[in-house]
Amino acid sequence: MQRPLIVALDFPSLEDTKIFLDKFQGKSLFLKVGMELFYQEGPSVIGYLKEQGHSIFLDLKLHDIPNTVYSSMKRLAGLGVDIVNVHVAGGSKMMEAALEGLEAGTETGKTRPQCIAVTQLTSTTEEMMRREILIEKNLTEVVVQYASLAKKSGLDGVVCSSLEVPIINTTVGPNFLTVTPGIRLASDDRGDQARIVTPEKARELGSTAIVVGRSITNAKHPLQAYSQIKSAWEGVLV
Ligand SMILES: O=C(O)c1cc(=O)[nH]c(=O)n1[C@@H]1O[C@H](COP(=O)(O)O)[C@@H](O)[C@H]1O
Repeated sequence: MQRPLIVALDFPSLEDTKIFLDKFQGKSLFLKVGMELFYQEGPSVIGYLKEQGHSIFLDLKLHDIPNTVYSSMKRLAGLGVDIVNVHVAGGSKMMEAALEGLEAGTETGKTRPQCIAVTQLTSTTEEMMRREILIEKNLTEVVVQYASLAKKSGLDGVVCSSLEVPIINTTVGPNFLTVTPGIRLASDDRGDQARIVTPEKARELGSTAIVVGRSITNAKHPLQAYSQIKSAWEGVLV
């Protein structure tokens, strides 16, 4: 994966998605299809986006018993997406089952989708984690433990905040993807995100990929916002 900028297509329908993508003048993008669009349109939306030449991160964040995750991943592998994800909180057996399902569902001779796991959502704060989900540890410690468990379970990487990337790289070692949402421009509203960084900072901290939604999708000029964020992320002076 070449340190992509992944655009989150958090739209209610394929029609809205097409209106958005029309602004990109046929560029091949790395797109994230999340629950909203997938639940509305079903697997055909993936086929459509692939036909247009885009790479796809299918973000359904599976979190269930190992057997259910195995059979769901077997189905998702057939869609030919590039990345899928689960929650580390499902445990090592569930993550191993996810990989086995992907292997089983991938046609012989083809590469299985990469599988990454959400550590702690970027909307989670340490205070909320302690008070609501009764995890008493420091948030960074939890993220590092979850990343280590994902690595031991054979996964290709994690979803985390860029803020945790340096310590994950030190602890877990190289060749482990860190896909980081919670990206905001200095002028943007934080919204529901808690652990945020700018695209420049994400580069400095060493994220493998950034995921950006509203800073692009809600911008007055989405292509301009995309180009600005991409330059900042790639460290290109404009
Ligand atoms: O797995 C994800 O993609 C994800 C994990 C996480 O911890 N935080 C997070 O924001 N995301 C997704 O990343 C996108 C961020 O969107 P914006 O906050 O609009 O940039 C959304 O589609 C979220 O579902």
